[in-house]
Amino acid sequence: MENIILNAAGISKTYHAGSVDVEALKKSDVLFKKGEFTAIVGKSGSGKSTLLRIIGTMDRPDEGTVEIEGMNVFEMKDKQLSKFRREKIGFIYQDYSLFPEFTAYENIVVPFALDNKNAPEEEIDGILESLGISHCKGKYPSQMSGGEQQRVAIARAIATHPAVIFADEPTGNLDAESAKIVADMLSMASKKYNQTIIMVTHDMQMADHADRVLTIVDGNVKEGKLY
Ligand SMILES: Nc1ncnc2c1ncn2[C@@H]1O[C@H](COP(=O)(O)OP(=O)(O)OP(=O)(O)O)[C@@H](O)[C@H]1O
Repeated sequence: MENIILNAAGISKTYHAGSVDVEALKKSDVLFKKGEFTAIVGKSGSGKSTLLRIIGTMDRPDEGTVEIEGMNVFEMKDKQLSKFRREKIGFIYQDYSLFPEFTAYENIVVPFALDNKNAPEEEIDGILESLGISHCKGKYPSQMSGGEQQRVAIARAIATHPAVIFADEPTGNLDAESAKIVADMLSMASKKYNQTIIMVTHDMQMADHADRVLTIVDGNVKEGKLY
């Protein structure tokens, strides 16, 4: 289908914890469009992280398929999938996951170095500017606020032009003011760089920044803000 960047079809996942089976995802179908900012909400334990890990290629479903840019990701060999992940997918985590011994700029260019590519410094300067963190370029994570560190993590995710950025509770550790800035920046990135952003959050105010909201109810993915 035109403009569809990610197509998850019939995905299920059951965890086996001792003698108990937990059906975390139940034959779910979900499509994501290019350039769209989607928030995934739902009660604790409803299956949000399970869905994000599967569509983010980090975990395999028991059943079903995930296609990103038309490629069936779980048919790929591990090495091919790692390369695909580096080229097509960006991740933003709750704890920022920056390297403490690297400056903001060095953190942003790590993915380029891993692929033996030259980093486009001018373009990265532009990204830092649009995220309002030019002043952080030479700073170490310990010299930045949580909100600044998370914006560096966003810059790192944007800089390689991945097809999709997955964000798991990106504002979970931030105060309300910083959380709003980060949400605005994610929204800006989806518009300015036409990036597809898929964010899990338990914060309904964060979800209001997205173009679209999905709610997970007991392992079923539903369209809209239902909780
Ligand atoms: N590795 C695991 N082993 C066993 N059960 C698990 C595992 N991971 C998740 N679960 C269970 O699967 C269900 C869905 O978990 P998941 O982490 O996807 O929910 P969530 O909506 O992200 O929750 P939260 O908002 O609390 O992070 C829960 O009942 C959880 O206890």
